[in-house]
Amino acid sequence: MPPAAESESSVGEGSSAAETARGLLELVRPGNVVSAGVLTFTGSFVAAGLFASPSHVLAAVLATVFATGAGNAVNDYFDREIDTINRPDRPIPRGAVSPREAFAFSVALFLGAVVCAVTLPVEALLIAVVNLVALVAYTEYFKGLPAVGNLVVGYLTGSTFLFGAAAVDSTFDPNVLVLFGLAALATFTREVVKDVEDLEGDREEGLSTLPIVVGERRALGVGVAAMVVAVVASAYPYVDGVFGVAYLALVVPADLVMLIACVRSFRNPSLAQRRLKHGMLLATAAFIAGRLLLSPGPVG
Ligand SMILES: CC(C)=CCC/C(C)=C/CC/C(C)=C/CC/C(C)=C/COC[C@H](O)COP(=O)(O)O
Ligand SMILES: CC(C)=CCC/C(C)=C/CC/C(C)=C/CC/C(C)=C/COP(=O)(O)OP(=O)(O)O
Ligand SMILES: [Mg+2]
Repeated sequence: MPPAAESESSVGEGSSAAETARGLLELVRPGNVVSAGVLTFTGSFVAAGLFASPSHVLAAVLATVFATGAGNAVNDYFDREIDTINRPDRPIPRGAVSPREAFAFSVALFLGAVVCAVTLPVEALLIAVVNLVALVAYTEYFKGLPAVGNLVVGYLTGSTFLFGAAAVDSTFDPNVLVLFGLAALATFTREVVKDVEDLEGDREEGLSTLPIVVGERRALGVGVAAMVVAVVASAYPYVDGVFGVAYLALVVPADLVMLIACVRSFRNPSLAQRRLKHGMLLATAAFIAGRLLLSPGPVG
């Protein structure tokens, strides 16, 4: 949906070039972009080791980087009204980037993702097509539905592992499927906590997010249940004899950080969702360490 009236879309165009550039960089959420690229690389690495199809791995990582940046930018474009309540400091509501600039930037990034994805094996291309459609549709069609938006973001985040594995023709590697599940469940939980954090703006906008429909405590209870499943499942790569003690040494603290954050989310969802992200990043390091220092036993 192209930008609306001239007056709205020109808001932010009075910013200096430096403010706009800083705003555009902030719009893509560079931390998420880098992390998502690392997840895709990790999927390739876990599935086929360090030197399998370098050009395909690079194209998959770049497609993920472009797609994640595009998804964040178009999300802020569609959320520009809600974010005047929930996130007034974000680039569009604070006027650093105009809605028109944000929309055009997201289109350019989506095109970059497509250019990279079309060079990949067909299964990876299929994942990219599904993800790009989901990213565009998320805010308009999924975000306002109870738990559906959270599941979509969980799938998208977990799918990076599948995407990386598909780039090296190993989409359904059992260990990659486990990482997909862990990332999807943990991200689902964090999205529920973020919905509790965003309750005021989401209610103003008439969204039916999970906490609005079932109440904050029940919604957080659903999030905790999903995280408990993920934490228990995170033992699988070690118990299965694929990842060694290096994995355990990092994933156990990561699990603890995330479980403690879940408990804290009932009192302080803002702090909890940030702590959940820290735990998830530590878990990503656990996956990489686990693959680097494989268990001396049989590789599953
Ligand atoms: C139990 C266990 C071991 C779980 C592991 C979970 C795991 C490795 C998750 C990966 C999380 C991660 C590093 C994601 C990359 C960044 C990304 C694309 C996140 C998607 O975030 C969407 C979110 O709504 C953006 O909000 P914000 O982070 O506040 O900007
Ligand atoms: C592998 C390929 C080709 C794509 C994957 C792309 C990835 C990793 C997507 C991860 C999830 C993501 C970046 C979603 C973008 C939309 C978004 C920011 C959802 C959450 O937005 P809101 O629910 O509005 O919450 P906030 O804006 O407050 O964060
Ligand atoms: Mg948003």
